[in-house]
Amino acid sequence: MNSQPNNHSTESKEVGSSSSNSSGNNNLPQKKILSDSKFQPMTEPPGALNQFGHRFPDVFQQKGGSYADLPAAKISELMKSSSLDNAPTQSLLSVVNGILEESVERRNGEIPPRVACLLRKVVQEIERRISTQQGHLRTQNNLFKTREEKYQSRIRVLEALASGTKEENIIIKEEKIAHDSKPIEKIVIEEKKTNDTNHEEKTKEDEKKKEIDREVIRLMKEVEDKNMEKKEIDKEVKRLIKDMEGKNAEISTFKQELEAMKKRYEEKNAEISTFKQELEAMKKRYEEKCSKMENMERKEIHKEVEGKNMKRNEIDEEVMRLKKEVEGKNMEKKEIDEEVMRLKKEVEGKNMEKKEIDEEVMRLKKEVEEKSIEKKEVDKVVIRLIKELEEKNMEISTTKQELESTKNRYEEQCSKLESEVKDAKGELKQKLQEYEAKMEKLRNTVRESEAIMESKYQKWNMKQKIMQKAMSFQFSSIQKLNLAWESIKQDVVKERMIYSEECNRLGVNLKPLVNAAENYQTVLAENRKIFNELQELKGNIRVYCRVRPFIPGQKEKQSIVERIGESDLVVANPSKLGKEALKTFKFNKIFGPTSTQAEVYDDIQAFIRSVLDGFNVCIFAYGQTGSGKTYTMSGPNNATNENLGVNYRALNDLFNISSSRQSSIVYDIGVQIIEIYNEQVRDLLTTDTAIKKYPFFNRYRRCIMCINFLLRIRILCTY
Ligand SMILES: Nc1ncnc2c1ncn2[C@@H]1O[C@H](COP(=O)(O)OP(=O)(O)OP(=O)(O)O)[C@@H](O)[C@H]1O
Repeated sequence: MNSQPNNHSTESKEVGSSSSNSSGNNNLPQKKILSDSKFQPMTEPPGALNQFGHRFPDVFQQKGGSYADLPAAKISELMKSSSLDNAPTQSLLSVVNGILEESVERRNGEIPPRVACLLRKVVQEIERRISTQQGHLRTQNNLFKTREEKYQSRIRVLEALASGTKEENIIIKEEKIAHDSKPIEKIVIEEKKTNDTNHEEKTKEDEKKKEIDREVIRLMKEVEDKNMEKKEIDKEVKRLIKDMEGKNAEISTFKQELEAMKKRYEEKNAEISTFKQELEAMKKRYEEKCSKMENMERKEIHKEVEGKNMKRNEIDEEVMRLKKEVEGKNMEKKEIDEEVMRLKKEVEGKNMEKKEIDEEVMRLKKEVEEKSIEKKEVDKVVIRLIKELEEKNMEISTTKQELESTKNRYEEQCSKLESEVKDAKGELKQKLQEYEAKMEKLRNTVRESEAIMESKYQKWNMKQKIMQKAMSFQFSSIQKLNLAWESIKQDVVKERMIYSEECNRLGVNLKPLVNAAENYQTVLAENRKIFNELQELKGNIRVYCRVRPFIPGQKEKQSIVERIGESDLVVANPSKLGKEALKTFKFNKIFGPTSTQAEVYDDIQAFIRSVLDGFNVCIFAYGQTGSGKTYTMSGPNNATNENLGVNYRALNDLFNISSSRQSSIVYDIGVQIIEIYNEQVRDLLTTDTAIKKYPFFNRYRRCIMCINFLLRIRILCTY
């Protein structure tokens, strides 16, 4: 305690002497003074290191102790204001000392110009620092003087107070005599100083406390504002939830209406399907009756039935029309079903959106709750801080004597609290910003969802109107259909009555016909038998002669045929004369050059019918080359209906008769075509060349009558 004022007094003196002895005569006292000086840190640079990381004189010392040997660059670098500013005063003094010593000891008082410049600069820097130091000391002295005057005035007051008793005055005088005036001043200054510092510390603490209180009040206000905002947000969320519930209620009512409409529509569909089933059953019954009627092969019945068929066709057409209408209705129903499904999907999508919004609202609620929890925590922290502050205040009030230590701890705690408060403030600000951003986002989403819901609601209204229109149209069409169905039903009932009456009448009329039909087969068999007997009577083997006309382009148009009769032919032999030249040939029938293919076949046609009654028939043409065998049997190339040959006509007749008898007999018609040439049988239908030819006679020179290895092709028509 006592050493400090002594240092102050000596310091001012020594500094004064050092400035007067700036020529550098006494280095050691300067070092001591500067190192002990209280004001040294004010003038000394904070770094005390040059830009090379060394202390200022170390640069010189590393270079072998000669300033004259220093390079110009280094000296210019040292002379820079930054280097000089950064160099400690002690180093500068040592540099000055070193240069002067070097010049005196080594160079006989001579200083190189570069080093002289450096010396000048260093001395100027030292002078500058001393002058600033002097200024500081002057101000300090002034302060001390003012304080001394104050203390002296106080002392005078104290002396006046203390002058009550002589003894005390004597003691004071003695004490005054015993003690130097300076120690008294020192004590007074110390007391005043401690009082001043305590007062300053108190004011500082009060200010800090007030600041903390203000900060706490401000935080409390912010928290209250946040609570208000939170309440408003809660209200907004509740309002949105209510709106959503209202929308949901509307959607559910609309869905119920849709379900009811769908049910009504399904009921109508069920009615239509039952009607359809009844129609189908009636149609089946009608078709069964018709098929029964069709089975009767009587033309008269057919005629009568045709009328019925006409009516039936009309009914069928009506049924088809109704079916089409029903199909149309079904299509419309499907479309409506699809629309309903689509609407359902949309409702599901809306529900999903609603769920998402609900989830968002729940998430935001959770966030709000979290924020409130955080806020509570912050409140707790603030309360804790307030409590700590109060405790600290208590401690400050109780521990005034240990002010220094408490002050340090208090300052540390204050700084900690400040940092915590700052952090909390920053966090609060950040949270507030985040919260505001989220709120803004939520508001935007709510606005968007409201807009979407509004548009969807309008769309739903439009769709509802369309659906109502469609449903009303459907109802009207169903009513029309019902009316049509009723009228058709009445018509069908009437028709059924008429039909049953006619069926009864037909049954009465059919009885003799049924009896006749029962005898039909026996009559038919008898007829066949009589027909074939007639053919036999006509002759089983018949020989016809056909005289072909001259072929166009044939040169000599001379014929040996003298006369062509009904059944005899006179041929003239040109080698003989008179009656011997003429020779008469008899045939079953003779066809002249003008005879047609149809006339030739007319006589053969009866045999073809016998084939289908189970008789074997053989028709073959015989004659010399070019006599017209192929023409008669097959017809010319590219034959028309007029000049078709016997084979084609016979096959056509076979097909006609078989089709007319198909209800009772099914015929299988096939062809085999062979050529017999040079006692060789050739299959003209087969494409297999290996088995193309067969011998006509067996090894016993007997004709092979049954050629069962030939290829047989089943045919259904001739074209
Ligand atoms: N009734 C007819 N009317 C018109 N032309 C006929 C008649 N008969 C045959 N011809 C013609 O006479 C020619 C010879 O007839 P076709 O080929 O039928 O004789 P072919 O007896 O079958 O001869 P081949 O034994 O050589 O086969 C053919 O050009 C044919 O058109």
